[in-house]
Amino acid sequence: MAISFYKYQGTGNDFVMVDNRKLAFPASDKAFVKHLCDRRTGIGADGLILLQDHPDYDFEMVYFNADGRLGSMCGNGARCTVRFARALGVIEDVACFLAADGEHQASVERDLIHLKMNDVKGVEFVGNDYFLNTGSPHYIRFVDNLENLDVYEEGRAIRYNKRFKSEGTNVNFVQRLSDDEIFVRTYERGVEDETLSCGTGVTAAALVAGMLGMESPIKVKTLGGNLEVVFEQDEEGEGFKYIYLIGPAKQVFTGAISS
Ligand SMILES: N[C@H](CCC[C@H](N)C(=O)O)C(=O)O
Repeated sequence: MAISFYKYQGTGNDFVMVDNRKLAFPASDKAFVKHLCDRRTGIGADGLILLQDHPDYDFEMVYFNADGRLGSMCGNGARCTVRFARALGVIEDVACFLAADGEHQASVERDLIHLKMNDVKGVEFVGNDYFLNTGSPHYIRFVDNLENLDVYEEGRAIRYNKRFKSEGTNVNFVQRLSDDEIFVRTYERGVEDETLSCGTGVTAAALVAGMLGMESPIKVKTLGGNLEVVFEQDEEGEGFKYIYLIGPAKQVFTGAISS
């Protein structure tokens, strides 16, 4: 039986999207998911997402990295899933859904999806760098000349260092462009390459920029387009709440997977 799929992208982070409300997709077949995400022998994507029914939520988002492994939270993928849910008629303009890191709310506002992220408890200092979890783990390094940085080599060196080797981490390089804008490039674990944008990474970078004195909202430039992050610092000044990731999400094409 052919499986219908949809292709979505959010600021250049691209996903194979499957309506799995009938639970017909072979979700435990890692090699199959990896194959579908392969850009030469499959459809090609940074990840694969299943939209599923859930008794307590509008829907559940199940996210796999391109390597076929179940991932953690994916911010760009979540915006795409909200757009997909609306196209399927599962939601109208607001959603309350379940992802790997718990409940999320979202709203569709013309081209943009406003996605509420979970509160972040704190930021760890690692030498001159930072590490935090925005639903996925993110290492943050501020740099001066991001355009010319070898994100693949530098990101890979951190992702495979002694601390992160087994679990992995996403690695974000951040440059401050002005009082209200940063530029972020990300090496993603699970893809094991630079992607054009990473939503949880952009969120993490903006929160660290906020901790260092930038005010919300922060505009974020990525290679795949522009996002915005809104947040409040909590009273103790260590964590963050009311965090929103705002940006576009588009359906690109539809097709059927040949078995
Ligand atoms: N691209 C995703 C992040 C995926 C995180 C994943 N690479 C992992 O941590 O395993 C995003 O937009 O947030």
